[in-house]
Order: sequence, then structure tokens, then C-alpha cells
Amino acid sequence: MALKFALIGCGAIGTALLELVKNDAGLAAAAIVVPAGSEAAAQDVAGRLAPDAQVLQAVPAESIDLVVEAAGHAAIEQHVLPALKRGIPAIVASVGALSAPGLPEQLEAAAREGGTQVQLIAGAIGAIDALAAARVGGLETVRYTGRKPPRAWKGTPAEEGRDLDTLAAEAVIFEGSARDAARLFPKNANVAATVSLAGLGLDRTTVRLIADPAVTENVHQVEAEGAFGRFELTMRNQPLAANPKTSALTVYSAVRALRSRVAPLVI
Ligand SMILES: NC(=O)C1=CN([C@@H]2O[C@H](COP(=O)(O)OP(=O)(O)OC[C@H]3O[C@@H](n4cnc5c(N)ncnc54)[C@H](OP(=O)(O)O)[C@@H]3O)[C@@H](O)[C@H]2O)C=CC1
Ligand SMILES: O=C([O-])CC(=O)C(=O)O
Repeated sequence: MALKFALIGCGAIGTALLELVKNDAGLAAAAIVVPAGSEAAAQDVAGRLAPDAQVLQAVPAESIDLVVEAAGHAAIEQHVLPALKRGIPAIVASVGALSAPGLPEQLEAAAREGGTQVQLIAGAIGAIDALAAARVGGLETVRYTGRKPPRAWKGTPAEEGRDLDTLAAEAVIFEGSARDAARLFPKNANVAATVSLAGLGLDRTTVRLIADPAVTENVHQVEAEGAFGRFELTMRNQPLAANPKTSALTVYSAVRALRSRVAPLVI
């Protein structure tokens, strides 16, 4: 029997995910959860890519084996916590939501109450396995730099005091902790939160965010040092056409997590 999942959010990630898994025999999109007012657009996507999915404003009470969040920070409290309490496991893309004090503990408590588990995906970044393993031996420093084209920073505090349309040279738009980066740039700094949760934590991971007219990709760099040795990672991710803030790799990471739930062998 196919694993029935509820997709929360039907934007750039959600739509691309449905396209990729539409022919997976082991997976069935049973519900698409979107805010009031967005049902018609989601119904259109469901018609093309997930004809058996119901479009709803909340995760249905029955017949859901897994929740996949690709919506935004608010969806964690609104949909993921209640699902976990009911015993439904969850895959989460909006990792930056865990920068809100108390939310990681709430997620753990909800998963414990439901006897289930919440998985934070690596999303647009790599080497999360190496970083989390390195933490076991002890980490000394972890630095993350996120560099994106100016248009990817539209609608964020990066617009304060500068015109992103006419930016001639790279501009550092944020320097500080991963916690502050994730809070101030909820759609652009989920990776900062992921790197910090795997490594040195939200308050000890240093973050720089850069708007750079010279790049076309979303460039993510991690430098980590500790008892294991050191690594430097650079990812040059293609942004999604439907949302320049989001890398295509985030979709592939969510699809990988979803497929891993039903695959007989997982890597
Ligand atoms: N871990 C990682 O590496 C990354 C994580 N992300 C996370 O994924 C999220 C989604 O990205 P993306 O698909 O590109 O964004 P989009 O803006 O393209 O799509 C978001 C979708 O979620 C819906 N939505 C918003 N709030 C809620 C809610 N409370 N409940 C249900 N649905 C909701 C939106 O509906 P409406 O149109 O009505 O607002 C829209 O359908 C980002 O906000 C970010 O938090 C993104 C990139 C990388
Ligand atoms: O998709 C990306 O390149 C990263 C991103 O938006 C985020 O960290 O929130």
C-alpha cells in the first residue's frame, strides 16, 4: 500500500515535489494544505499532479501516514505540532522556524506525545551528516555564508537603505548569529538554522548574508573546525524559476526524504 502523505504548502517547493513524485508507486499525495484563499490555485496544481489529493486548510484527521511541510515558519506551529501530537511523523523544510525560543522543545514534546518523529531536512545545503558527526567529537568554529543575487533578497530587511535593483557591488546585508539570521530572513536563512542545529547551535554559529549582483546561483559556504579536523564546503545551487529565494536542491532534498520512507535500502 502506498504511503499517504499530506503536503503543507503548494508553492515553488510543493509544486515541484508533486511533479517529481507523481509516478512513485509507493507514495500517494492524499492532501494539500494551504491557507484560506489559496485553495483554487492549489486545486489547479492537484488537478495536474495529484488528482486524488484533497485540498484543505488543515491536515485531515484520518488516513495520513506522513506530513511534509514546505510552507513557511508559521506552518510549524499551525500544522506540524498538531500532527505530531496525533502520532503523524513529519518532514520539515522550514528549519529556520526552530530559531524561535521554545519551538525545538515544543516539537520534541509533540513528537514524544505522539510516539513519532520529526525530520528536519538538509534542504539547500550539503554535509549536514559530516557536521552532525563532527559535533560528536567536539566543534570549535562553524561559519556559514549565504550569497544570493539581489532579487532573491526582495521583501527582506536587505532592502532597508539600498536599492537591490541597482546594486553595483556585493553588499553584506547581515552579520551575526544563526538565530537572528533565521528570524530576520525566514525565507532565506533556513540553511543558517540547519547548519547551526547540526553543529554549534543557533547562538554560536556565525552567519554572513550577502546580496551579490555578480552571482546567478544561490551560493552556500560552510567552514567548520573541530576535533575531527576541518572542512570547507561551497554549494552553487540553481534557484527555482518559481521562487528565486529557493534552491532546486531543497526540492530534491524533500523528495529524497519522502522516498526514503518507503525505500527498502536508504543512503
Ligand atoms: N531548508 C531549506 O534549505 C529551505 C527551506 N525553505 C522553506 O520552505 C518554505 C517554502 O518555500 P517555497 O515553496 O519556495 O515558498 P513559496 O512562497 O513558493 O510557497 C509557500 C507555499 O506555502 C503556503 N503557505 C504559507 N503559509 C502557510 C501555512 N501557514 N499553512 C499552509 N500553507 C502555507 C503558501 O500559500 P500562500 O500562497 O497562500 O501564501 C504557498 O502555497 C520557505 O518559506 C522556507 O521556510 C525554502 C528554501 C530552502
Ligand atoms: O534555497 C536556498 O538556497 C536557501 C534558502 O532559501 C534558505 O536558506 O532559506
